[in-house]
Amino acid sequence: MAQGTKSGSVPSIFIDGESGTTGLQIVERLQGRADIALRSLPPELRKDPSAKRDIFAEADAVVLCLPDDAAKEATSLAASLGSQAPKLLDASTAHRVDPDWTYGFAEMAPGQAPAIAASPRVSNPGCYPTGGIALLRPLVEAGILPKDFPVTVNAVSGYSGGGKSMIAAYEGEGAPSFELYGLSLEHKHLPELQLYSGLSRRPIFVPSVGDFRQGMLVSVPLHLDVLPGRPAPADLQAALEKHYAGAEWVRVAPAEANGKLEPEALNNTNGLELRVFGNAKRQQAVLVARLDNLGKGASGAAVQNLELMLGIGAANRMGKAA
Ligand SMILES: NC(=O)C1=CN([C@@H]2O[C@H](COP(=O)(O)OP(=O)(O)OC[C@H]3O[C@@H](n4cnc5c(N)ncnc54)[C@H](OP(=O)(O)O)[C@@H]3O)[C@@H](O)[C@H]2O)C=CC1
Ligand SMILES: CC(=O)N[C@@H](CCC(=O)OP(=O)(O)O)C(=O)O
Repeated sequence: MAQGTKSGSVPSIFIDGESGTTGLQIVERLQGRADIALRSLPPELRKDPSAKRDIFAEADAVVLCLPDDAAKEATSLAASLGSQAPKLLDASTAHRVDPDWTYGFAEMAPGQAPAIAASPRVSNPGCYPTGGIALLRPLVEAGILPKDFPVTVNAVSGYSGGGKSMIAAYEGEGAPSFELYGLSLEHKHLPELQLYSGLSRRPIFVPSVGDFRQGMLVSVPLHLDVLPGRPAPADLQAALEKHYAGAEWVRVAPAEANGKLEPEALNNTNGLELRVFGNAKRQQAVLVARLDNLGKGASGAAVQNLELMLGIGAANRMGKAA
């Protein structure tokens, strides 16, 4: 049963930025559902403040799929509606470490799904932090990884991660087939990656983009012999398995025997797979997360959060298997 709606028997949702990469994917995932009413603005009015104000006032929830500045403006617009303000789910980077917002990673900690369900303002995690936090936080919480450990996170994304402009560049002429970036070590995902992983020392983050549309791998190399108690790869695997036991969309999988992993296997799903590739003899391990940057890294997580916020669909599962 849906929570109280402003009008109608099912909650209404408006996606601000519905024609962008993330917005379109959320529309696709929600279209045809009988337990929500999806609202839309005519294309010529999608940036019109007055039209937006009217549709915000009618909606039970608004998903912001906008650049950061536009997401902040939309948040002010919602706030100006007072008691008629819709619940907000922000897919941008604008509010992810803002204490007034709830971080929308339901499986991150036992209380997170209920916190999302109760919150009027939820920020959808970045695609890379989804993988990095999923790997690191359980190990920090288990005391395997000290908070101040010098962590490095490497990652590769499909080019849809850069939105409409990067898609146009990669599907046009002259784009590189692979590129490291973020080498100024100031990538916009670092604050949320550090905060929600529970690290006191800023990690080094080296993202890259390849000539494939969507899909992502996030990896963390670790020297096990300098960790307290010198854990074996199996200890890391056990800590991850314990944390995600029963989770519906997060799976701790066995490492591939051939020592290889490709990034596209979870495309168009809300799945997140975690693996520990280890060499006990060398006392080394590489943790790897695989996800769809547009799925669990964006639109899949957005739908999961909306269900929690509106009390619909799989909401009662609270991030765990039914
Ligand atoms: N792509 C990805 O993998 C992920 C993206 N995100 C985040 O989601 C947000 C959207 O990204 P993405 O979908 O990739 O970006 P896109 O560039 O593909 O889409 C952004 C959309 O927002 C529209 N827009 C811009 N300003 C306004 C406004 N004031 N009012 C209404 N619409 C507006 C744009 O229209 P126009 O082009 O006409 O300006 C465009 O359609 C960003 O904050 C991004 O960081 C989050 C997770 C993953
Ligand atoms: C390949 C690529 O350019 N990726 C984007 C991140 C995509 C994403 O998830 O960004 P937000 O969720 O924070 O908007 C980047 O590195 O800026």
